[in-house]
Amino acid sequence: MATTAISSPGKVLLAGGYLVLDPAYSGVVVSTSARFYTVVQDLDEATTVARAKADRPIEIRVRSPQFVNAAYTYLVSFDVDGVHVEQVADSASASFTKNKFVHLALQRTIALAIEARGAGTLQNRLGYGLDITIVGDNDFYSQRAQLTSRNLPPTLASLSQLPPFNHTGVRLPEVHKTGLGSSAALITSLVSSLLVHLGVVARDSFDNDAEGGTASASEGRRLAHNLAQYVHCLAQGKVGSGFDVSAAVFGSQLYTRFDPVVLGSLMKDESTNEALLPVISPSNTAWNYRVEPFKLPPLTRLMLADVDAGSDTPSLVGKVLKWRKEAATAANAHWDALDKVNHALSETLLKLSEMHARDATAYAKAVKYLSTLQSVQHLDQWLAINPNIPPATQEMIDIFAEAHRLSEDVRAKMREMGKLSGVPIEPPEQTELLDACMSGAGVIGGGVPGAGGYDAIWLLVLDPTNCPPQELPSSRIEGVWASWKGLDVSPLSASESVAKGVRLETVDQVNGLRQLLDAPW
Ligand SMILES: Nc1ncnc2c1ncn2[C@@H]1O[C@H](COP(=O)(O)OP(=O)(O)OP(=O)(O)O)[C@@H](O)[C@H]1O
Ligand SMILES: C[C@@](O)(CCOP(=O)(O)O)CC(=O)O
Repeated sequence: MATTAISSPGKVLLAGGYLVLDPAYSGVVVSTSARFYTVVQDLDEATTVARAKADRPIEIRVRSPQFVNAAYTYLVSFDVDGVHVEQVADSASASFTKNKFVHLALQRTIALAIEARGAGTLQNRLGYGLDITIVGDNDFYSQRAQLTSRNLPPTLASLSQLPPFNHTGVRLPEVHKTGLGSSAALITSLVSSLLVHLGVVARDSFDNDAEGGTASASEGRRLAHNLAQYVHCLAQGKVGSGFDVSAAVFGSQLYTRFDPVVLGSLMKDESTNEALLPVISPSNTAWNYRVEPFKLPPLTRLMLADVDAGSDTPSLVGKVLKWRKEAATAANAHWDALDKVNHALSETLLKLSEMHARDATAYAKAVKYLSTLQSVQHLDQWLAINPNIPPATQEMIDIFAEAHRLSEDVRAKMREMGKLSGVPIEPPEQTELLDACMSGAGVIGGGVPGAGGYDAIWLLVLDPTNCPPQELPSSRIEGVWASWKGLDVSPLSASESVAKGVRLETVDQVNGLRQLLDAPW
């Protein structure tokens, strides 16, 4: 009974919101330690024998055990037109709920697998069916209600007390998402696990960590990317920038979008019979997205908080793009200026990693020193030459100061864009919160991720070694969030993903996963 478990990370767009929709610009994307997991299992022998005896069709059962009423059953049939994946009522209930994302992922991946391996081989591989379990780390869904019901304050310590893959207590459409890109991570893990399980890509396709961007990525990883982008676009009914799927596949990166033309013919009709492989194949040069390596510097920690006010991202995007069209000259000048700062920020952060590689001791000293400054708000304090600081450490302090300045410049330009377009990209309530976080020791940068609004904030804080926990900059930030009155701020436990992008998992090494798999359907 073969099992395939695959995970893929969520995302945070630190810089490049809106701009990344245009291939002339790029986005700085960090993938998160919060991941989606898909486990595909062959049926056990007893079920296979029973289904064979009853001459049952191929049946794929999918469940999302964190939700009420989230089990879906599909029948798979083959004819001259290709493959049909049709949802049927679950045996336990007369009715069924639909999940377009899951349905299209199954349908399109099996269709592509037939093209790659032939209908006969695939039919054999599917046998009488598959069982699929999908779960997302707690950070993808707001845990406020769970914490309240346990009488726990919204802190990182409280979050660590919740069971892994905690039941949300609601149906999928009612869940409060946190903006980490649940649908992109879900589609990527589901599509990738099926590609591996059905033998379309090798199990070791996701071994190399794709740190060098697309150039060093395996063909299997690139195929999974193209297919996940296609399915995600189809399910969302539009071709977005795709940075979320790209982060789920390749990990943290500087992302430049692909031309939507590549998906043109396939986007017209959800149940198209058109051959997928010629379009989806990594050898199709129309896939012109660019993934350049990016990672956060050592001894820093990404902190994320969900802000319970919420914004309607599509309407923010609509208004900003309308402004860009109407005030093209001013808007384009603003986008160029913002893009320059976004690039400078990512380069400066990468330079810190280089500095660490060159001299880890001096780097650690710089981090320690900066963490002890009472306030890093004033650049002069960051830059003040202290005769006791060796020049190598001072040089690194200067680069941290530059990252701080650039991050503040990104914020200023995002606020300006908001003002010009009449959109609350960094609304005053968020400015107040971010300023309070930035004004204390050890914060390199911060802002509103992605499209901005009232949804969330990110901060990059120093994380020195050998420091008492209560003196860590992250502890101070937690204090600011816990006592904040203007907005309801709830921390997420995710930081940057150590592994790059989509990866193969061993079920027993993922805390809490075995228990969910062993639970009855
Ligand atoms: N655990 C899950 N199991 C099955 N499907 C899921 C799961 N989580 C999310 N989905 C699918 O993803 C859809 C949500 O996609 P949508 O594009 O609205 O969110 P999103 O933009 O990715 O949200 P966010 O970035 O806040 O996580 C759901 O309607 C559902 O079809
Ligand atoms: C505004 C936009 O550039 C970013 C939206 O990001 P987020 O979902 O708010 O993280 C849209 C997109 O890139 O799809």
